[in-house]
Amino acid sequence: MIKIAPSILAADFSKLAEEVKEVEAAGAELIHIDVMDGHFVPNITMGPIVVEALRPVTNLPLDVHLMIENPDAYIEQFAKAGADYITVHVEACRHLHRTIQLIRSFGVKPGVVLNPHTPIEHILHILEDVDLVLFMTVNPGFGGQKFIHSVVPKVKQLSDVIKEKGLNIEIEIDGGINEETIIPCAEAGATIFVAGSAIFNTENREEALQRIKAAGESVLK
Ligand SMILES: O=C(CO)[C@H](O)[C@H](O)COP(=O)(O)O
Ligand SMILES: [Co+2]
Repeated sequence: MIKIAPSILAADFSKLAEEVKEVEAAGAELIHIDVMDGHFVPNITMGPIVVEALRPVTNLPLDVHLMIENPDAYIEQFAKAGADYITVHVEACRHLHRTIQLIRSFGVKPGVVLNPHTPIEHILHILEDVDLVLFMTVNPGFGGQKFIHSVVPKVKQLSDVIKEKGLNIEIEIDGGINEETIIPCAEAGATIFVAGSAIFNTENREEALQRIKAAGESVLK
C-alpha cells in the first residue's frame, strides 16, 4: 500500500489548520512536519509548538522530520507535543542507537534519515531498532527542489536487505516527489512518500494527492 505524507512546509502558514484538514480529507495517510534549525540545514522552520498546535486538528499520524543538530535535546518536547514518528538524520547523531532508544522510550516510533550521499551501510546495524528509514531525494533544507535520481538504487538495496532479514520496516522518500518521480521509488520498494510542493502548490490538492498515490499504486499491480 502506498501512503502519502503531505509536507506542511509548502502549506499556507496563515491557515495551517485548514491546510492540514484539507489534505486529510483528500486522502493523506500522515502529516509530515519539517523541523529545521539553521545549523544542520541552512533554513529555520518550526518547533514543538507547531506539533502541539496541530495535534488536536487531525487524526492522522504526525511524522516529525528533525533536521537539527543534537536532536536528543528536543526529542522529549516533540514526543510530548504529540509526534507519532520522529525521524533523525544519521549525519546528525553521534550516538544513533541512544537517540533511537530515547525516541522509543516516549512511545514514539523512531526512524532514521539518510542524506542523498550517505551509504546504507551507515544504518545497517540499527535496522532492528527502527520502524522507518527515510531516504532524502533532495539535499535537506528547502521544499520545491529537484528529485535526485541517483538515490533510487540505494532504496532498492535497502529494500532487499529488509526482505532478506524479514524485518518490518517501512521505507519513506522525501524530496521532489510527484506523479513521475514516485514511480521508480515505489518500484524500488518504498511505501511512504512525502510531497510538499506537488500537493500544496496546486489548485486542487485532492486531485494532486490522488494522482501521485495512483501513480505509486500502479507499479504494485
Ligand atoms: O525535508 C524536506 C526538505 O528538507 C521536505 O520534506 C521536502 O523538501 C518536501 O518538499 P517537496 O515535496 O516540495 O520537495
Ligand atoms: Co522532510
